[in-house]
Amino acid sequence: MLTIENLVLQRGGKPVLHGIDLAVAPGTVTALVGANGAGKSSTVMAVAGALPVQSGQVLADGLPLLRLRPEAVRAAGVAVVPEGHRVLGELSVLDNLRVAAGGLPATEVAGAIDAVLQTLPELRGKLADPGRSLSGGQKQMVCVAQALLARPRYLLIDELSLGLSPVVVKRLAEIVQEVARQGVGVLLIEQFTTLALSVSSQANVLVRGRMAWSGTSRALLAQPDILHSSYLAPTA
Ligand SMILES: Nc1ncnc2c1ncn2[C@@H]1O[C@H](COP(=O)(O)OP(=O)(O)OP(=O)(O)O)[C@@H](O)[C@H]1O
Repeated sequence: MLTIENLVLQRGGKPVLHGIDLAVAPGTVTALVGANGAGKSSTVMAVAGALPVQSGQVLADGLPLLRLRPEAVRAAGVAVVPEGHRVLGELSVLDNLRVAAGGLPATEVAGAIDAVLQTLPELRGKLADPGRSLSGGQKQMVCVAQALLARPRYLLIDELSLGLSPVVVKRLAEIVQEVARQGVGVLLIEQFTTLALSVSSQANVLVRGRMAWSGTSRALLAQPDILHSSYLAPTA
């Protein structure tokens, strides 16, 4: 399990997370939903080693992650797809993937890229294209591929669907579910709650830095008042 326990975080001297708990099981998709500014991205950045925390614990299969550098968190099996689907625009898609595979032994790079392309086959025809020529959805696929090249046991995706068309989002949702079927524990951070709850089995609602609700996604879908009271319409 990836577990977050009583995580307290300040940014710019202001409290952002007030002691949150969260668990992600291997082979499942867990949703973290919440309104703008609730603290979703801050949670991801804290787990990834990109933000210092005040107190709490993050464990990946029992291994403490807090205060590790981002590279060490990645080496410990936790990869992140950051918000904004950014790729290196001047590099080809293949070179974007090679950069992400930099931590692997040279003899394993080609095989690792090929394995990832089996999950994201639409990138095969784009390998020679420069990153800047891709659509937003294709860039997001490259970002997912880059994270998978670390062969993570846990994958944190910050805003999978932001700014992307419904057709692309549907395909990305299938990819996320396929990644979970392969055994990876996925934490899906979304403002688009309908998507998050349709692909996840567990859900967590963050409201102004506090975990307001945790349970099954099915139970949350059956209680739209919880989302409304968290300033989230279920169809938003
Ligand atoms: N660089 C920063 N310095 C100081 N405070 C910040 C910084 N970035 C975000 N915050 C604050 O931290 C709080 C949580 O922001 P965060 O980005 O984690 O929320 P979020 O739920 O991911 O929202 P969004 O979906 O809008 O990104 C907000 O009050 C925000 O103003």
